Amino acid sequence: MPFGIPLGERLPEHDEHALETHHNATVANMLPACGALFGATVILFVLWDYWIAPGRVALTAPVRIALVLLGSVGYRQHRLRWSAVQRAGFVYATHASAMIVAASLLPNGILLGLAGIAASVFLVPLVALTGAAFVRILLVPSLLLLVLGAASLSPYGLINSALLYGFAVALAAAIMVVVGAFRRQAFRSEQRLLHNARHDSLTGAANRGYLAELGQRAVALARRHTHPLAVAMIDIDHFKRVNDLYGHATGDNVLRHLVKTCMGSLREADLLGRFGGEEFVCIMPETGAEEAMACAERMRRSVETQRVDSGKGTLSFTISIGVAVLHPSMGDWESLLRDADDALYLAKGSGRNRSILSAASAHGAAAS
Ligand SMILES: Nc1nc2c(ncn2[C@@H]2O[C@H](COP(=O)(O)OP(=O)(O)OP(=O)(O)O)[C@@H](O)[C@H]2O)c(=O)[nH]1
Repeated sequence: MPFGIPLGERLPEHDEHALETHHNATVANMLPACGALFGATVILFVLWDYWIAPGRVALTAPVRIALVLLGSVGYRQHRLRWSAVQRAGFVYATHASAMIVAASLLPNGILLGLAGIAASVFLVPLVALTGAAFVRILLVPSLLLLVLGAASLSPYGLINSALLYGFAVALAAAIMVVVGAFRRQAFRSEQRLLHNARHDSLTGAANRGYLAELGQRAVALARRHTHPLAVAMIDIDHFKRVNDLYGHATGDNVLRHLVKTCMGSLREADLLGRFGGEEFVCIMPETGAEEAMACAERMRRSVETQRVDSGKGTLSFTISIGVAVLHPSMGDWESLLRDADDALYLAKGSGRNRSILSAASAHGAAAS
């Protein structure tokens, strides 16, 4: 198969939406340049009108200018509640309509201008990602061409124009389908690369870099909206012994089990990342000290009940957890982590297999 994504196939809804958002941003960047280019072509078209029929310019120029001015509404980002793709489609439709209406006012204009009208159709696959968008953009110009062609051309001229225009539309549609498959494939590859760059390949948890990015964002959001935020630092107890007794492959399996078990105890908005080695960090937005401790205990108890196959029988393992919550006197993400790490150190020192809330967080919780 020449394409990873078969021709015409859509991505899952969420990815399709993300691709549309990405495509919209690209089209939004492209639009101002297109505005300058399209504006300049109007002058060329008026000169063309003059060359074909000097006496009709007084008629064609106002039509071109009026439709192009109408289309220019599409360049203004906040004027319409439309996406960039919809705005670009509107701009195209008004410019193409201007070409068709002005041509119909010239003797034999539609036949003479048909090459330009048909060529402009190939701009549509740059904008439309879906068949529905393609049809919406081309609907008005195509109907205009048919109606004005019927009014101003001989039956032979009309059939000839309709066939040529239809051929251009069919080719443009085929281009859109092929380009769409490439775009979707590129999007999927980019997503896969991004996921690999952000996640730990062994456990699938966020890696340290991505964890820091998410943590900093969570702290900024919590500060901005004065919402609670909690962090749990999780460390496997005596993990070195697991490696020494059962081998690294079993150790790796334990790490995977830990992530799977913790994920099962967290809410959808919570995030789990690998801080390094057998140490993990869980970010819990909108969570106060009490709730965070309950969640930490839930994770600790589920891990305790896990059994991992080692090849030499099953083994169980435990975790220690240090919990901290964001409070006003705290600096940044790093200091929140330090707080959780201090609590983890206490949990390790006081016998392991337990969750401890940091002293600063406990004071904050008592004061509030
Ligand atoms: N299998 C495996 N082991 C790892 C990985 N990353 C780190 N380790 C091991 O994790 C162990 C961590 O040991 P320590 O830091 O002494 O901690 P511990 O034995 O868990 O002791 P406490 O934390 O004090 O309970 C080391 O033996 C590392 O080699 C990994 O990706 N896979």
